[in-house]
Amino acid sequence: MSQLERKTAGVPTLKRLPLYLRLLRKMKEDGEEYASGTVVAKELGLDPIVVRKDLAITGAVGRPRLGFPMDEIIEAIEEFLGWSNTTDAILVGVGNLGAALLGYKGIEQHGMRIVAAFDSDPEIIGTTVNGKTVLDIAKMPELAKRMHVQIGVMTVTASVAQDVANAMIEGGIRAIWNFTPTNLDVPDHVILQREELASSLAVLSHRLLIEGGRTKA
Ligand SMILES: NC(=O)c1ccc[n+]([C@@H]2O[C@H](COP(=O)([O-])OP(=O)(O)OC[C@H]3O[C@@H](n4cnc5c(N)ncnc54)[C@H](O)[C@@H]3O)[C@@H](O)[C@H]2O)c1
Repeated sequence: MSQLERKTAGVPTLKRLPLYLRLLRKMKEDGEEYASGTVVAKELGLDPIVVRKDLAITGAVGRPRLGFPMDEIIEAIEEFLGWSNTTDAILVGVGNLGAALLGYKGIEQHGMRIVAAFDSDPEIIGTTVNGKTVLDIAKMPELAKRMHVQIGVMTVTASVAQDVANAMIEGGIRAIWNFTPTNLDVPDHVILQREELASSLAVLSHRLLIEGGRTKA
């Protein structure tokens, strides 16, 4: 699918698509050949109309009474999310969170491969963390440029995040997955995605307060 033909979707849809993908891959493993929006909706406790709209945006075409052929719908979602080819990423800041992300095997399944990890701490540089040798941050811009890496995962101490972002951009990084609480200032061509556990926790705590934890999402 070319960039021109590719449809875009709202953030709530984009966030639901990986949930569908996980379920559909599991159904395929269990030997299912077709998946219907109704079944997906029921399994995930979602509104069938929402699921049908989400799946339609991927361009997959369902068969009357059968639903979507499993391989076609899985491929359509992967293609839509840009997960059909893995994109190389670097990770900067191999502390608690960085090390955990390096050890998370699911990342590759979600279209991203961490090809190198960097830190500034001499005690960490040169060590192997979850199978990756940690490199000196000073080498990052040049290495990122040489390897044509597009994504930078930012798990450094908050106070250095802007400096590290500048170095990533110098290295040609076009998208930063920012786990730090720092508001980064980047040029327009750089895509920023902030990850914040506190935001999800806020939703959880507030719902618990209002709903008493009795109702389901
Ligand atoms: N998004 C979330 O929900 C979430 C959750 C936990 C932590 N965090 C944030 O993630 C970041 C990392 O947290 P942590 O608990 O892993 O901290 P940590 O102190 O264990 O790790 C930070 C790492 O960054 C390295 N570092 C510092 N300056 C650097 C530089 N200039 N270049 C390269 N590496 C450098 C440090 O040596 C250290 O290894 C923090 O900013 C924290 O606030 C976010």
